[in-house]
Parts: sequence; structure tokens; C-alpha cells
Amino acid sequence: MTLVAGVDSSTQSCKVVVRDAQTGALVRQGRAKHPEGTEVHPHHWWDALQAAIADAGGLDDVEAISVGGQQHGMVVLDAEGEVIREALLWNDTRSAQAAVDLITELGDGDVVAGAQAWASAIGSVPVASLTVTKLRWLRDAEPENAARVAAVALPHDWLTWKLAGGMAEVGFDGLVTDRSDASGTGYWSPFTEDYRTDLLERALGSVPRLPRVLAANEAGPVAPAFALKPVLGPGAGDNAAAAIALGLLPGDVAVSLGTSGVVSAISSAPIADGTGLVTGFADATGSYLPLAVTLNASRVLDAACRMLGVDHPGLSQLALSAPAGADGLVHIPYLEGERTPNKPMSTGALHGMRLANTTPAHVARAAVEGMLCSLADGIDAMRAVGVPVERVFLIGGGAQSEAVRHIIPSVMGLDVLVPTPGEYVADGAARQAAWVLSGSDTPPAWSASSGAEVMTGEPTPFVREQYAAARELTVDRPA
Ligand SMILES: Nc1ncnc2c1ncn2[C@@H]1O[C@H](COP(=O)(O)OP(=O)(O)O)[C@@H](O)[C@H]1O
Ligand SMILES: O=C(CO)[C@@H](O)[C@H](O)COP(=O)(O)O
Repeated sequence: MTLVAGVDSSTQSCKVVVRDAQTGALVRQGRAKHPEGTEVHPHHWWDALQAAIADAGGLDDVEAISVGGQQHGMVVLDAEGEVIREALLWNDTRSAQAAVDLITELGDGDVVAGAQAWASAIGSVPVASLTVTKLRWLRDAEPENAARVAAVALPHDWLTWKLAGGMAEVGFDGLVTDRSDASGTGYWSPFTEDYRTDLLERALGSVPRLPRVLAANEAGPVAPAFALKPVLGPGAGDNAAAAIALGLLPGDVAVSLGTSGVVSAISSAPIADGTGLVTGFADATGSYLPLAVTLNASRVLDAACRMLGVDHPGLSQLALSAPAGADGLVHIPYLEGERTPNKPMSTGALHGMRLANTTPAHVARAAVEGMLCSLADGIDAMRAVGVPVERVFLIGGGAQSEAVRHIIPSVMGLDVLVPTPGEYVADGAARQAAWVLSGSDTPPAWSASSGAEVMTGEPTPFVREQYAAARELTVDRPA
């Protein structure tokens, strides 16, 4: 049996799956935790990857490996290839003002024109999540660090490079990425399939080395002297890797409930949404992957568990015992600020509180519904830019919530397919690794999306209506 491995270096943890390259059958897997926080030194990801590989029984018998990972994180390297400072993650909002500055500058003072100009240039309107805004923040807040930047990578690029032996073995020439993750930087264009170094220079003030963008099935750097045996694949951003695992086709939409809430879809043409609600990223195969991404998904459920003093099954039991709409109790889930809509300083809120609806069951129901309503808004945003929504898949850690699985069809007004719980990002990376190994033009014919449970429910549009009426009623956190 030929074995391949896939990695998901996600916000909260690192997961490794080992699969049969021919059939896709799961052979073994492992995982390890990442530290908390929105600023993390990349060596923690490397340590977690080693631990997850060991937990998965090692790589000695594995022929190829690809790394999928959280997108956008700013990994800055000096001329010796050393990490200059902790990486700012996708959910770090300190670069919100930098995003406003970049938009205003490109529009010559006109924010609307600037937003459209960015969307036309790179497919997305900058928000604090995108790497380009983090580099502008670095230039303004830490000029001494900005001056030392010799190369910029993303989490998955950096881990791939480390697996290849890093500076000592492959140098900066061996720094590689793929088009899905490159398209989330804010300085790579899905229209020209190339870096926009002019926009990078605008942000950082210089143009450091950038990872070479590999083709979908192209092998990464090889260091003959280095001990790593497997062939390295290009890897991918996490949502693009999940799309590979699910075998998404046009009309399919994935809703991922990880730390981020993500609505993603395959599109045959690039998207340029000047409203910024949909980001026009590329996928990892040659198509496009428009996304609507929130900062608040599974951790909203974690927070509700904490507030109510229950575990996840307990939260589900409570939520399912309350009526749809929680008798008017509305939870706005912007606990970490928000990205879609772009409200980086916002806090969450509970609206419509009355004596009759302030029970643990109502609070639990409102938390689940609020999180799902924010993602239903993402589905609307997809439709508004012409992305068809025919089949919806539910994945990510939050998909393990029974309440989420039962309530989502009613909130979205759609049937929802729930594939067997699994590590879809790591699985997609493994499928890519098998593709690279095969040398074929198309990925191997294994897909993890078979065996999905179809969840149905009576639509409850009033839940979304009461959410929409309360959505703007939030206060900002103290500066
Ligand atoms: N049974 C469950 N019900 C609801 N949420 C769960 C359950 N099990 C795990 N989770 C949540 O899944 C999240 C992690 O999901 P994951 O997709 O791995 O996140 P990320 O990709 O951001 O690291 C955690 O916030 C955790 O609380
Ligand atoms: O910012 C995005 C996509 O634009 C997020 O999807 C991150 O890629 C993090 O994903 P999780 O670790 O929450 O799954």
C-alpha cells in the first residue's frame, strides 16, 4: 500500500492524517494543540506538527505529504531565514486601521472607489485578516522589524519550507506556496495569477522574497541531503484543502465551523466584490473559491458552554429544548470583533431579554441561532455576487454539535449535508499529496464526502428577521 499524509495546521491545533494513496482509506491520524492567542510564534506550529506526526505514527512509510493551514498569518523572516517576530494570525484585528488606510490611499481619499480598486486588483477588499494589512501595520508600528524583513510566508508555506529543511537546505529559493493561500495575502491577483508587488510595496515599503506559487500537482522543494523522505506537495489554504477533500463542484457550498465561520464555494470565474462581504480567493486546483468568513463560529458555542456551565452535549440539549427563535432572544455573536460584516472593534450582544426568555435553554438556543444567522448572511452575500447555492455541506469542529446539525437547515432554509465528522482540511491535503505523487492531471478519484447525512427542517425565516433587526445594535470594545 502506498501511503500519503495530509496536515491541517489550523488555528487551535495541528492534525495529521495518513491515507492510502489509491483508495483514500484512513490508515492512522494524530493531533496536537496550538497555543491560544492571535499572535503566535511559528515555532509552536512546528513543535505541534512534530507532535502530531509522532501521534500519527510517524512519516517513515509515507511517500508524499502536503500541508494545509490557517490562512493569512504573517510570518516574517530575516536575511538568515529566522522568524523576526510572532506571527499575527488571521483573527488578529490590530491591523484594522491599516486596512482603512490602504483602501483610502488606493482610492485617492475615496473609500468606496478604493474598495472597488482593491477588489478589481486582488479580488478582495482588505480587512484586518489579510496579510497585506498586517505588513502595513508592521511598517507603521514596528519599523525596525519591517526593515529586517527579507521574506514573507504564510503558515502553510513556512511549515512546508521547514519540512524541506528550511534555510540550511533549500534557502529562500525553496520557499513555495499555492494559489489558494497566495490569493489570501492581498498581494496576489486571481486575475493575472501573479503577485502584485506594487501593492506589497505600498503596504510594507519594500518587496521581500515571496514563496514561488506551485501548480496544483507540482512537487515542492527537494533537498537531497536532508533526511525527509516524502515528496512535498504545494499545500493549500485550509478552506481550499477542504474543498479538495469534499470534491466541491460549482453549486456546492461548504459551511465550516472552526474558530472561523466560513462559507465557501467553487466558482469557475474570479469574483471581485467591492462591498467586501465576499473575498475573491482562488482554489487549489485552478478554479476560484469565493469566501465569506466570520471571526466567530465554534468559539461562540464554547463561550455559551462557559456562560451556562455545561459541556457541548449539554449545550445542545438545552438549545434543542427551547423554541425556534428563543422567544425573541437574539444573540449577536461578534465576540472577537467581526470581519464579515467588517466591525473589527465590535462586541457581541444579547437582545430582546425578557423574564420569560432568560432561561439557560433560551440562552443556548440564541447562541446557536446567532452564530448560524451570521453564516446565513454569508450565504446571502454569495448569492448576491452570483454564486449559485445548490448543495450545502457542514464541516469543522462545530459540526459535531447536535444542536447545530438540527437547527442549521431551518435557519438557512436549506437542506444541509453533514459528512461523517472528520478532518477535511487534512484529508484534502492528503488527496493533494496523492495527486502530486501520481503525476496525473487530475486528483485521485477518492472523496471524503460520500456517506453524508442529509439534515432537513422547516424553514424559520423569522429567526433571521429578528437577527437582522438586532444585528447593528452592538457597542465597540474599549480602544
Ligand atoms: N461536540 C462539539 N460541539 C460543538 N463544538 C465542538 C464540539 N467538539 C469540538 N467543538 C469545537 O470545535 C472547535 C475546533 O474546531 P476546528 O475545526 O478544529 O477549529 P480550527 O480549525 O479553527 O482549529 C473548538 O472550538 C471546539 O469547541
Ligand atoms: O481567515 C480564514 C479564511 O479567510 C480562516 O478560515 C482561517 O483560514 C482560519 O481557519 P480555522 O483555523 O478557523 O479553520
